[in-house]
Amino acid sequence: MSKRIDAIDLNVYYGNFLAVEGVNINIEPKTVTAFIGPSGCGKTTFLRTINRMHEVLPGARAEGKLLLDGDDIYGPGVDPVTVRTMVGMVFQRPNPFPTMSIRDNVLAGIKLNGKSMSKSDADDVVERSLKGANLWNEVKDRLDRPGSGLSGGQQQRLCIARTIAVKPDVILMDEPCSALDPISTLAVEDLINELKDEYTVVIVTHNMQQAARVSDKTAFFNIAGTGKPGKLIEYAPTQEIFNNPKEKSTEDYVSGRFG
Ligand SMILES: Nc1ncnc2c1ncn2[C@@H]1O[C@H](COP(=O)(O)OP(=O)(O)OP(=O)(O)O)[C@@H](O)[C@H]1O
Repeated sequence: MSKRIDAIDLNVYYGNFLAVEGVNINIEPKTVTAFIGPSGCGKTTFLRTINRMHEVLPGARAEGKLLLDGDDIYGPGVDPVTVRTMVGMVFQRPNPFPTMSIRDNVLAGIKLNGKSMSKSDADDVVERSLKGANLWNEVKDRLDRPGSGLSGGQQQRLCIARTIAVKPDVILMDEPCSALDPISTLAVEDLINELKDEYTVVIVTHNMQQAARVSDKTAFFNIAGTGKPGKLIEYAPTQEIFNNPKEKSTEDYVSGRFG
């Protein structure tokens, strides 16, 4: 089930350093949102607060509210591990477990969550997840071979299958195509378009064409200078951000005048 994301006055710190300040954003379910902006403006930092992944770094913390369908993921008693099953993450470099079979890679997240299931249920999950990641036809005859034997693009789709397998509500992607060749990139972009039928998708990308191709809405983040916090400057339908932005800095960035 796809969920709505609302950030309210969200600040993110690394120790005493305020990296991202005052983010307010409302992301609708079943949409793809792209985060764009110059290096260091806090795109990845903010993305990681949506599933509390920043907390794995000592000293990193968030203030404010982050609601998933109205429930604060920073509320008292909320377990970050539970949050991460609702909000999956796909990273820049495909990171399948190299010696594990394709099948076991898909099931890895479920097993980590301590769930046991029958062989036929596991087979169903593997097939559903690989089909959902547009990878089934390419791997169905070699499910017991290691994940590392796949191409980079296939490995990234395997990681997406692993994310889908736990039935998240939201999928976060941090530059998921930056390590891929153009053909694999197109395959992952096609997949992102399909994923929004079931999930809320948020993607960090440096590639403006990619943001324009895959996203419904785009959030432009910016930074006033080194040591200053990153801020969300403008969030609007992608067409508007690229063709008719309200803020001068958005226009300068999307037209390639800085960054
Ligand atoms: N682990 C960390 N410890 C301390 N500061 C960090 C850490 N990670 C990021 N930062 C700082 O937080 C700020 C935001 O970084 P972040 O990586 O979120 O930006 P970004 O917009 O994703 O950049 P890029 O486009 O280069 O990936 C930067 O000033 C960065 O140096």
